[in-house]
Amino acid sequence: MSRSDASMWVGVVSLFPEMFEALTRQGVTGRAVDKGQIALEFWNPRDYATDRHRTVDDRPYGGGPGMLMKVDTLRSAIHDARERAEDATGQRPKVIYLSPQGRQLDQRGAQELAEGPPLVVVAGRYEGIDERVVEADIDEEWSIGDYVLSGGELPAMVLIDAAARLVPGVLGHQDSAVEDSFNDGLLDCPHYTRPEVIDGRRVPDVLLSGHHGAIRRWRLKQSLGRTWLRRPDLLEGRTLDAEQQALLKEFIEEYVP
Ligand SMILES: NC(=O)c1ccc(N[C@@H]2CC[C@@H](O)C2)nc1
Repeated sequence: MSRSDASMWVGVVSLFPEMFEALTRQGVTGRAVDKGQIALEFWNPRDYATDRHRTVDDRPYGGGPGMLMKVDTLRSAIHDARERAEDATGQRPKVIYLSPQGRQLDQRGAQELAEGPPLVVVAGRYEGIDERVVEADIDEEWSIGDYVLSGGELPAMVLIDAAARLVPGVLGHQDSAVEDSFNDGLLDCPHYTRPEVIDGRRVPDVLLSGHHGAIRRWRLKQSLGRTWLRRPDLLEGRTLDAEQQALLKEFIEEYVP
């Protein structure tokens, strides 16, 4: 098959590729796939099963509950995805496995993944995969948070979405990626749209004023204030410039719990 011109190429190894239609057929990522900005290709370990029952799981040494992904079918799928990544992009891919034992995904991590090499993302099922496959075939383990899920597909979609939206040209309005929370390390400001009044609650006057400078400052003040209130940890070790310090001071002085 041909070389890919996509800005971001992702191979997915999963027993449930149809789950990823949430990414490929909807919204910003769906449009980016349609436009060829993002390439998503799938390898299903079940397609490599040679027995009558198309077995893809196997029993754990040492006993215990549950099963693991069968090694040979999984490794064949990863191998083919890796090979295709190199053919499609001319680059060696980064092979990622999703598990609670991985590096926690955050906006900085998403930016790194978006700027990095093509990805092969491995979504596990059952109790996971053989440790020797992690050692031999996985480059990086990533986690979307400290909780256990029944499969790696949802975390894989979270990781792909978080990275894909940072690929230049994917978001319609590139600025909206910048103004997002966590892009400048702050929480997002409040947003408002029609009608002007909801249950007696009005839109802040500054947003109706048309004064773009005042609006920018109001939004920055709200982001700083919200971060101070809800996630003070994000402000630790962060140097605020003079304007940000002044705006946060104003917010704190005006704040009535
Ligand atoms: N927090 C997470 O990112 C995360 C990732 C995967 C996961 N579950 C899969 C199922 C079997 C094994 O592959 C791991 N749960 C949570």
